[in-house]
Amino acid sequence: MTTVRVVVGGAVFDRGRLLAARRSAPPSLAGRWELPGGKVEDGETPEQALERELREELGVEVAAMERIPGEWPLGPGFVLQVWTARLVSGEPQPLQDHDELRWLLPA
Ligand SMILES: Nc1nc2c([nH]c(=O)n2[C@H]2C[C@H](O)[C@@H](COP(=O)(O)OP(=O)(O)OP(=O)(O)O)O2)c(=O)[nH]1
Repeated sequence: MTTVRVVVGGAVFDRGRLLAARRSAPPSLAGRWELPGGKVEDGETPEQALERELREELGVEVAAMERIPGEWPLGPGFVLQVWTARLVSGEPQPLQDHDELRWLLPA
């Protein structure tokens, strides 16, 4: 049986703004904007993985809130699931895997 690994992406909200992150790695994805996150490791819940990834990559504490229904296929063997998350503390910095961050506002 093949296992599908889950990548969790965070729709991080703070004061009505949504966070977008531009990848700097790997080269095939560099320059593309995404919801930041990463792979769920063995023994972790998606919520724990999201909170860990955003601590590592952006230096912030977030609280995962609710899963957005559905999932999106990525490369072979991976799917993306998205959770809303609330910024608890810190200002996001592109520490790892990203070179630019933007807070999006309604047009
Ligand atoms: N976070 C995130 N990843 C995405 C999105 N779309 C998309 O194709 N991906 C891909 C990019 C990566 O290949 C993979 C996420 O893995 P990652 O490299 O950020 O995860 P990680 O920190 O656990 O990485 P690793 O060091 O274990 O390789 O999913 C998206 O919207 N958000």
